Amino acid sequence: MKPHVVVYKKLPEHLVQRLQAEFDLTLFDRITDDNRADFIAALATAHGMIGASLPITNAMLEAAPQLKIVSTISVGVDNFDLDYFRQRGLMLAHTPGVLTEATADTIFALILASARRVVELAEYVKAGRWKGSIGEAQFGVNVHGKTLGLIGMGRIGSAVARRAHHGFGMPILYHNRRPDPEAERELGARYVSKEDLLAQADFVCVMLPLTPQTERMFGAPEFALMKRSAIFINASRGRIVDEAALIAALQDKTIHGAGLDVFEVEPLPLQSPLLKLPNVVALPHIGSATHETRLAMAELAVTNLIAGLRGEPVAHLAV
Ligand SMILES: NC(=O)C1=CN([C@@H]2O[C@H](COP(=O)(O)OP(=O)(O)OC[C@H]3O[C@@H](n4cnc5c(N)ncnc54)[C@H](O)[C@@H]3O)[C@@H](O)[C@H]2O)C=CC1
Ligand SMILES: O=C(O)C(=O)CO
Repeated sequence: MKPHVVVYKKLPEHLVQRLQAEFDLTLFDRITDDNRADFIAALATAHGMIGASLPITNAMLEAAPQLKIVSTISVGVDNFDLDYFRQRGLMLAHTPGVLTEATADTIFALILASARRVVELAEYVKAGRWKGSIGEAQFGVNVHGKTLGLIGMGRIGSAVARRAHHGFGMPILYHNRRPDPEAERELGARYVSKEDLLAQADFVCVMLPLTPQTERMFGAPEFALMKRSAIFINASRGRIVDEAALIAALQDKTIHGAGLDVFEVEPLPLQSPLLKLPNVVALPHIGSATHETRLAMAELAVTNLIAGLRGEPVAHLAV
């Protein structure tokens, strides 16, 4: 009998075929209230799971007594209780690296769009409000030469730093769990305390994983430390920020603006005040969302899953 794999996100056809060559599959394009019970029922005989964008609760995993590996099509692993995986001896595979550059591109798009008011002013043109030469009311602020403060100098943080240094001549301050000698040598990045970074950076960019240590790491005291001209960029996870405090800081001009790809609740609820603020650029969690990168992530996740179920070494294990 082939091992049974539950797929909980739509995969390209060639990857479904690759999996079908070795496993019996139960396929779901996505899990909704309508098919949740079928998904849980399928887990009863599952040896592997592959998918993304769904919090996988311990109760779901309890429903899968034969499970060996979950392969998530993401680098972030905050949809899982890592301690539970460790205790049960389950493998959790993820997709670091292949999405680094695409996500860094998105972060730079957020930096440029918020500083130069790209979204707001493109809407102004489309609304037929461009009736004469523009004036101060439409000016933005420079990006080149401004100080970038990176909280989290891992794979994606470093890729953002490279763009900032080589492309935009930006001095770089960073805060991380540990110093990064390569970024210091090659990009002139300077390690500082979180407080010094917040006080000195023109762009504060968060590129951390969501963990118990980073949850709500940015709240009213942190926004109060930032320059009034600072722009806050978050493309890591929404829950790293106290969103109500961010909204207050943007409304009362404690900070100048924000570029956000992630939110406490996704999709961002229609009643969110963030949608009404002109000094906010809000994207629908598109960090890695290019055709090429999403394909590379899905391919890597399939490779991880196959290795895990064959009993071979898995290249990218979070647990
Ligand atoms: N918006 C999007 O679509 C995407 C979001 N992400 C998010 O970005 C996160 C980071 O991804 P990578 O750069 O690949 O991860 P990484 O593990 O290479 O980098 C994270 C960095 O944060 C540092 N860090 C962790 N906890 C810290 C703490 N408490 N204080 C200071 N520094 C701390 C680590 O030392 C590491 O250098 C992912 O976990 C994911 O949540 C990733 C890809 C796409
Ligand atoms: O990989 C992740 O963690 C994402 O957020 C989406 O690419």
